[in-house]
Amino acid sequence: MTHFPPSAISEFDAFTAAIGDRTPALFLDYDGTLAAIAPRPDLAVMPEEARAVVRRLSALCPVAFVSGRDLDDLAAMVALDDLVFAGSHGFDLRGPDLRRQVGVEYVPDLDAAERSLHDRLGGIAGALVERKRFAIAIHTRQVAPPEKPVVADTVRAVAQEQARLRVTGGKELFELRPNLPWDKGRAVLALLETLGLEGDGTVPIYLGDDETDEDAFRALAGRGIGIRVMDGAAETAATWSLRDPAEAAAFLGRLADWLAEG
Ligand SMILES: O=P(O)(O)OC[C@H]1O[C@H](O[C@H]2O[C@H](CO)[C@@H](O)[C@H](O)[C@H]2O)[C@H](O)[C@@H](O)[C@@H]1O
Repeated sequence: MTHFPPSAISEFDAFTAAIGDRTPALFLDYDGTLAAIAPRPDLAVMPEEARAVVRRLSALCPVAFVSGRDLDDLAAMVALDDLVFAGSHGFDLRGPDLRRQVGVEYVPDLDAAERSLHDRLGGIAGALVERKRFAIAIHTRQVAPPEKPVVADTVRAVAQEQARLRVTGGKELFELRPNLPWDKGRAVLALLETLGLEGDGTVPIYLGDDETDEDAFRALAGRGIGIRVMDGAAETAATWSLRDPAEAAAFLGRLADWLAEG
């Protein structure tokens, strides 16, 4: 059932009461959460104010980015040193003392799917195939509405050819990724363990806007806090909301102030 959880910024006192005396460990999605959705992936730039507040927060608590983007692309877009980054929906993890990749044996399947997608979608104006190390995004945002079902059918056909991959969705895109029990939620749980953040003194807080972020909200249910960036009611396992990336940056600023005050 759809609903609109309470606002983490309008009800900031109630939000911080939920944190209590624990230290947050922040997990941040990129597209649609800190960078506004744009016509093409390369145009979705995080505002400098958001970068500054994340930099400030990283001196106050652990901060990681968890994104569907390729790891190197994500790190370049965020452009902040010494953070933990999880690219390809959590299949590709890197941090100051951390390197882990899940699904390396699926790279040939993704390579074959990528070739097939380029061959089949080359004639469809606006269809964009974005290869990440452990996933492929097929974007439909720039495709004319009558052609979008053709892209959907093509993705399904390629997924049938490459039976070790599965299709997931998102905002105006399909994704092909290894058919493994791994997602952003499992990646966040793995990071909590690897980074020694599983104790009662830490509360994981995850900000995200899309269906792949729901895996993380579900994984943290009962042990952490999920905040969905959303502009209308939706089905979500998050218990708090923010309206858009601008409000998400403003919220992070207030959180930094609150943490700095001790
Ligand atoms: O997990 P995220 O950081 O939210 O990444 C999810 C996907 O985001 C990107 O696509 C989305 O943003 C684009 C730029 O605003 C937009 O044009 C597209 O329609 C959105 O779906 C990114 O390109 C994908 O690789 C990510 O998986």
